Amino acid sequence: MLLEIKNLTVEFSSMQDKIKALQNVSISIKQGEIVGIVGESGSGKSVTALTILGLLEKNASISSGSIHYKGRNIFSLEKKELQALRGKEIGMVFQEPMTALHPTMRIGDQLAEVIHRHRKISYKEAYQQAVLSLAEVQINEPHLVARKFPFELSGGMRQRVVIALAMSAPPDLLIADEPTTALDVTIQSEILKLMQDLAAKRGTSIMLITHDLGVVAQVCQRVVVMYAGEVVETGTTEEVLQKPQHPYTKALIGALPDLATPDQPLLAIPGESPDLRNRPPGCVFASRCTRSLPICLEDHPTLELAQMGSATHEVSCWGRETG
Ligand SMILES: Nc1ncnc2c1ncn2[C@@H]1O[C@H](COP(=O)(O)OP(=O)(O)OP(=O)(O)O)[C@@H](O)[C@H]1O
Ligand code: NI
Repeated sequence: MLLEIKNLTVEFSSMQDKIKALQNVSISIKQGEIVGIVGESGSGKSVTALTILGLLEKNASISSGSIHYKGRNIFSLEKKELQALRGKEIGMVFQEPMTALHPTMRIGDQLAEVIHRHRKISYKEAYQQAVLSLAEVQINEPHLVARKFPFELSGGMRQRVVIALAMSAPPDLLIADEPTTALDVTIQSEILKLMQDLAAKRGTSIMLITHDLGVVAQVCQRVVVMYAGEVVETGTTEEVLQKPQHPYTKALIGALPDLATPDQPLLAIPGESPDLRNRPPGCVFASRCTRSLPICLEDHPTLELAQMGSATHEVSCWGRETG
């Protein structure tokens, strides 16, 4: 296993209270696999990513769980080791490409600097590699683009540059948090395809965070559905999208008019997510579930194998179908 998150619980404290943003989250990613993390706003997707990267804010505490990357416990790494991991072995792409780019440095120099740092080659060679890597992310006239500043590029072009940067080491794992959310639909689809192709070529795994099941359907082999800081269902994309078991997953799919078209925002599911300061004793989704049973309000369900003997499909629901 490349990445193994086990029973991760993360809390944030403020002056008055504590928010439990993640509760017992377990997610694993194999070498070369593209795994989608999907869920509505506030479900804990970004907190999961930031925990892996060691980038949580100061008011966060990891109350339980472990994260192993290539068998090494990330929480026991020195700050320097974690920094080395980040950017080199684990690449990152976020929603807003400008945050990853130096605003007053030419594109080619930004890329060359990173390549020069990661590989033992001269700056001149690194610059040549930088131009090649721009071509690899399908940027036309890479020599010319290398001489531009980020503000001279469109959003889609900038995100391509960020992907080139993130892939330059090249990493074994790419964590992409809503990488295409800010882009328009056609560009979105091209960029997803690009990430998928690059990952296949290099054997890179991707953790793709999205609120969009259409994106999951387009590129992910496996999917993890999160709700209120918990994993409520996981399995292969096919299993989860074709035979969803959790009422939340079903609602998400029901809220999507056409899975074949990406960029469909999730329609609202009636009700509100639970108060993370005061998590309910039962199922986190019970208050919004149309099929809740008395036990759902009292006891917390755990992830269990879903129906039909598949060893990969798990769901956390008292009403799950077994068999
Ligand atoms: N530094 C922080 N202090 C307090 N609460 C935080 C902090 N960071 C995140 N949270 C809370 O943790 C919960 C999970 O947030 P997270 O950003 O992971 O959601 P998300 O699934 O990425 O949502 P989105 O789709 O909006 O990006 C939210 O309730 C959020 O308000
Ligand atoms: Ni987020």
